[in-house]
Amino acid sequence: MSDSTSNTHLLVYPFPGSSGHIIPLIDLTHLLLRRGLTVTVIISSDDLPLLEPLLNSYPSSLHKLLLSDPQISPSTHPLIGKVISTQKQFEPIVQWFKSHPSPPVAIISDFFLGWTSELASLLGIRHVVFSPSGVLGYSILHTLWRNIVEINAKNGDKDENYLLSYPEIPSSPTFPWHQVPQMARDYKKGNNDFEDFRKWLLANMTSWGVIYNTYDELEGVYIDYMKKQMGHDRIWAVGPLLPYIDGPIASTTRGGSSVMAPDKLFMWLDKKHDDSVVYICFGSQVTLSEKQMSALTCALELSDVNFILCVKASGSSSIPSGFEDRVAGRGFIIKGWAPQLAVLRHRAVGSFVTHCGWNSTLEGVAAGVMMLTWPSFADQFADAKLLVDQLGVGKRVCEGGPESVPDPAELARLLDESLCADIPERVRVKKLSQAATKAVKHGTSAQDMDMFVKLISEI
Ligand SMILES: O=c1ccn([C@@H]2O[C@H](COP(=O)(O)OP(=O)(O)O[C@H]3O[C@H](CO)[C@@H](O)[C@H](O)[C@H]3O)[C@@H](O)[C@H]2O)c(=O)[nH]1
Repeated sequence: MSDSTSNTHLLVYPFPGSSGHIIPLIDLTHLLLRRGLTVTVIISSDDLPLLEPLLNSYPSSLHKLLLSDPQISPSTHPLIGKVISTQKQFEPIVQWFKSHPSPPVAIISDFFLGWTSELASLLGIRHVVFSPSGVLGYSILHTLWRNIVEINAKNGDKDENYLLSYPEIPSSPTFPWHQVPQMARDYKKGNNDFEDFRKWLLANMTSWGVIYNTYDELEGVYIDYMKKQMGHDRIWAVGPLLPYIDGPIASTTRGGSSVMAPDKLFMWLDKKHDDSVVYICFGSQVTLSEKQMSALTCALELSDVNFILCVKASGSSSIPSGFEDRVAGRGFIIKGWAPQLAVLRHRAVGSFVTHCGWNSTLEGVAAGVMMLTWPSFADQFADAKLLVDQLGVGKRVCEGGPESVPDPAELARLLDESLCADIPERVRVKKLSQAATKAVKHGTSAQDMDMFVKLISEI
């Protein structure tokens, strides 16, 4: 711990109630604490268990600001309602800040909490955006909302196959309208909720700096693009943000307690050969439709692979009856929260059927497993594009909402192929995995983290 950083106090504000947003910001908090900073995390009581391992390990330098959960504002779109309701925390945070003997010098907040830029300016402190999405995903989100009026006018008929291009972004990503985030497709000009959401999202671009959970080898071209967009260099790529192997956050309990005893799962995995198991999981938000689940389980039966299938208990789809018996010995089903990070890091896991949430994308690449992409919404289509078309570390198995159903025979073929030793995707992902380790140990991500801590401590 250096003296220059030990008194620097930061306020960290994750977007509440969403594992994909909270988990990486808690990992970032850990990095800040390890570098000797003092951190207060704004957290809801529901999310508090995710922070507790760190609170126990850093009792004097990590603090929580527990604010009561505001009622979700009724809104045309549920996510917008949730984002808007967080603004009710503005005044309680001001009061907390004013009564603090040694208040924070900066706030790092999730990109959905863009209104905190106004809060920071009122308090006279720096505003730093944290993006839980990749830089490509973030660039698309920003461009989309900046040009939302023109974009909606151009596709006035709401043609589902209209191709929306982003020519200013490197590699000119293009998506059919049905892959454009639902919120943007529902946009209503002049509607207060949509206009507020847009205003605060765009306000992030005027922030003092942005922290991305990514690394140079993965998204260097987009990091450079973002620096040009922001007009300065205070863009830090510090990922992949993952808990330390022997740190306070165990990879078996990260993001939630595993629904089953990890020992049972790891005893099963230990008996399998290297790179001989497909891991299938769709993150914390996506659940497959009945038709999709039926096609997936049919493909698994047709294939020869060993697999771990994680299904969320809250989902509308269910495992067909008799499936578990028919795949006994080569299939392991987890009904609920899986210890994903520990599974991906196991030597027996060779490929990953993923919805391409950004955390899963990074975790899969960092673990060096072949990626089989099945994006459903939001930034997931952009992440799949990055993995398949640009990095060449994955193949598409399906894409789209509940009505998009893969052909079981073709999916079975892709599952079998994904475990072949000599496929080029595996070779490339192993290299990217090594680059990830290097980046966080002593490479670009470690340097960016050091630079951020140095600059923020000089304030
Ligand atoms: O059974 C499970 C399911 C998930 N996870 C973890 O939960 C996180 C899930 O995050 P992510 O893969 O990003 O998926 P979502 O939860 O779907 O994330 C939301 O937030 C992400 C970050 O903005 C976006 O990229 C996604 O599109 C959006 O759906 C990851 O760390 C997983 O390891 C588990 O540990 N066990």
